[in-house]
Amino acid sequence: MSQEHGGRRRNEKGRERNRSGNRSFSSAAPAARKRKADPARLVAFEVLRAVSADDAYANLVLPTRLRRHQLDARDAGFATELTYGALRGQGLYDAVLSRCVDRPLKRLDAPVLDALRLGAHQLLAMRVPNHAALDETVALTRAEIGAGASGLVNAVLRKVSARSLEEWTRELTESVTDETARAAIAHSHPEWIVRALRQGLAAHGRGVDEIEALLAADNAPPVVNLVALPGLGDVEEVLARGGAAGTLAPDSVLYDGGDPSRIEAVAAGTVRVQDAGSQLVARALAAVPLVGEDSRWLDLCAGPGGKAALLGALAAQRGARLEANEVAPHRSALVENALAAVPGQAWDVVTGDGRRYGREDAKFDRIMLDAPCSGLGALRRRPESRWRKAPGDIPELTELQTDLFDAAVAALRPGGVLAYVTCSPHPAETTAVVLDALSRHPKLKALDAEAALDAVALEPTGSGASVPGRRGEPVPGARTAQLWPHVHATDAMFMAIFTLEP
Ligand SMILES: C[S@@+](CC[C@H](N)C(=O)[O-])C[C@H]1O[C@@H](n2cnc3c(N)ncnc32)[C@H](O)[C@@H]1O
Repeated sequence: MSQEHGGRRRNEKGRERNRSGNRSFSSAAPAARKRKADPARLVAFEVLRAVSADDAYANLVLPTRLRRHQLDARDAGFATELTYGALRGQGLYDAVLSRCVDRPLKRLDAPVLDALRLGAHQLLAMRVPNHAALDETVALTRAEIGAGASGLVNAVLRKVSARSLEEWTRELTESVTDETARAAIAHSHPEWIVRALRQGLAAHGRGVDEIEALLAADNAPPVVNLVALPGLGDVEEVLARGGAAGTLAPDSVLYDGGDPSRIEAVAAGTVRVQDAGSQLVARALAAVPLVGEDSRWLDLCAGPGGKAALLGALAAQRGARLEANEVAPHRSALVENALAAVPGQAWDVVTGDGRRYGREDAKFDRIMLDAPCSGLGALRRRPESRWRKAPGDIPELTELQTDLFDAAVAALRPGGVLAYVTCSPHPAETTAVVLDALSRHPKLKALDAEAALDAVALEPTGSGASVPGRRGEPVPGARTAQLWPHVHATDAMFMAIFTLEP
């Protein structure tokens, strides 16, 4: 089924159909064409402007713009695909545009460059007829930037449209001999991230030849994952709305039926949007067998509260209490909100620096340290983030991760269990932090994180790698776990689990 919309047809995914399949353009001169911007493209343009001018996060700005412009589900789908696709593809599209513009891109006005990126994505990666991509981007430029810029956008996009994405990629990479540089262009990632992900694959027991599949998975729009909070929520409503039962995490659903906040249980907070990898690591920590007391749980870095909500619900079922700590006050407010559906006697939200834990007597039976990290494992869901990060961010993060790790160890009771989790497979943030912590804390003992994940997963994850001991040989029974977008369709979530010997 498709929809007439302002002279165009969009199907239920919001894609415009190219019924003739031709690559023709409007014969009207740019000045004689339409002057009004299509609302879906206007939304995408506004989000790209907020991202490049104000350092905004696309996933936060987009929903507010969709509401402000009152787009229906189909146009919202189109705007979302256009916004996220243009942001993810920015590196590749800029390389294409550089070949079509007569000056360095940085000498273009920023709004013009954003309009060109939107045009390039429509022409090269969306099923939008070329004439519609061109005419609509020119109209958007004229309405939002000015008539002068629209001539340039028209001329440049005509050049872009002369080749397909495959042809452009071939042309841009044929003389590039370095594998990392080639993959970075072809899959629109910064080179340093390609290198870090390749090292991550090797460090976590996978083949480096998987890099292309991993980079491609980073560029695929992720399906929304939902989880029913144990004892509180039910996935039936989501299944009835066309969701598909998740195959990896229990009580999870994959949903592509539009804005999930329209689902009653989601609005009530008993069913929550959460990546399946995040669901599994929270459930895994809660399921590790423990001898003795099991009533005091700590989430050391809880904001915005995804794992805290799941842990809080599990704690409520077991008569335990979760302390959810977060340093940023606005993020601890989000944690409160995430926990709102969980009975109040099962949780507390505390605002403060996690590095202060362990200095007082309070000891915890289970601790989640979901550390602040580079987020290289969540590039699918944060489309602009790959362009914002720099390799220089890593040392500061690993120092903080190390300090938080020490605080977590100090706050763990002997025999308790600690999960160290990152949404990054970067070896500096994962294996290096773990090995360093093991060398500093002689009583800390690594457990089998892969087995802990597989104990709660609906199918074996095959995610483990051994933990080397002091002489480099694998420590029996000690394994880390690493999930991957291209293997598990989750974020690239890392987990190591420890206990403290008396
Ligand atoms: C990876 S996020 C945690 C995600 C969260 N567990 C969830 O599932 O929603 C890391 C969090 O740590 C917080 N953080 C950063 N430095 C911290 C510190 N020194 N103490 C406590 N929290 C900190 C950040 O503000 C951020 O909210």
